[in-house]
Amino acid sequence: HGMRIDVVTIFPEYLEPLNVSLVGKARARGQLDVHVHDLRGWTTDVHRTVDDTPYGGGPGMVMKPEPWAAALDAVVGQGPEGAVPTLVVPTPSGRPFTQELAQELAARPWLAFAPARYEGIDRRVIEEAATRMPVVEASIGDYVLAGGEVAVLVMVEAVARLLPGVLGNAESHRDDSFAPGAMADLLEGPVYTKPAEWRGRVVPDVLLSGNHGKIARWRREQAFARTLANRPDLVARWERGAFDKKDREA
Ligand SMILES: Nc1ncccc1[N+](=O)[O-]
Repeated sequence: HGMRIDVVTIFPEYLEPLNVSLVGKARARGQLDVHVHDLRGWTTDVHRTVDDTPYGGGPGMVMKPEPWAAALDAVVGQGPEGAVPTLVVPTPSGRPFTQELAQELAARPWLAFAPARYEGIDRRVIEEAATRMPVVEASIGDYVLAGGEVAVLVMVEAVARLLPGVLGNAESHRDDSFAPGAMADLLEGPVYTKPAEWRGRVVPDVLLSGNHGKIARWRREQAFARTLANRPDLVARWERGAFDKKDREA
């Protein structure tokens, strides 16, 4: 069947949302095989300790290497003989998690997520894992969360919707913002549905015109305007000419 996903965490309940909606349905259909593991299952002391003070001093706590190494060994051992997962480590100090990275990860058969709490995981865990499997350290944004579990939910959803058959044919990621292709680097413009008039506000005529060329052009204009307003950094990648060129190609 489809992709296998493992998540090792001290808050398994944080991953409950993987049982519902898009990801839940993909699991029910066998397109995704998700296993959530409690890191504390690999502790050996009575207090089930997973963290300790940082060498060199400083605030917060660092997650100890032994439980993580034992957990990752167990996860790898549960997979097919000789196969290893791609270890995905959500961290604010990772590379940006983008639609492109989501596409990359969606092409892999097996992902293992290692969300960390506190100030992160002892560096030696990542270094040792990298000798046995691909490791991707990725950030979902420039803000600090209490832990990586929320980032795992974001990444799993972004990846799962790219898997074949997961999105019904009613939905499509062809025109996604940030997806490579005609709409790459453009934000989605405004969308409308029935009724045609609502609280005195009408739907733009062009959308009711049935003229698909005009509609496509209007949508790109709107997307460009919105991108200009909200994400001038993305527009930097567009010269006006490129915009018109793509339009001519359309
Ligand atoms: N931003 C983050 N803060 C804490 C943990 C993980 C994070 N991230 O972006 O993956």
